[in-house]
Amino acid sequence: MNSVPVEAGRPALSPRWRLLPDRLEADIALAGFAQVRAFVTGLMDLADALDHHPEVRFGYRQVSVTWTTHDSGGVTALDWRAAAATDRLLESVSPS
Ligand SMILES: C[C@H](O)[C@H](O)[C@H]1CNC2=NC(N)=NC(=O)C2=N1
Repeated sequence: MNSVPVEAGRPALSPRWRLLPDRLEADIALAGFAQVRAFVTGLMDLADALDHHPEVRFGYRQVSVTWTTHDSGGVTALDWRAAAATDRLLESVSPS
């Protein structure tokens, strides 16, 4: 997996993130559906707080998250900020 390099002005992201030309994405395994529910619910709260919305796909024990800025057609600072906040949310739902 090509983990995302830390560059000036960008928050450090966990190695789970992949930087593609137009989006940041991560595939996350969780212990069970209770954790999936808590994580996805938290992502919704985060989206409301940032007025910035992820694309989320989830199943019984996994969640895929994509951050991109539709208004810009690519990755912006808001996506980096949202991905860093997603890492913090995940730590609260499923501490490593
Ligand atoms: C008006 C509102 O602020 C915009 O439509 C926001 C809403 N949420 C958004 N979410 C994402 N991912 N990209 C956007 O460009 C975006 N724009």
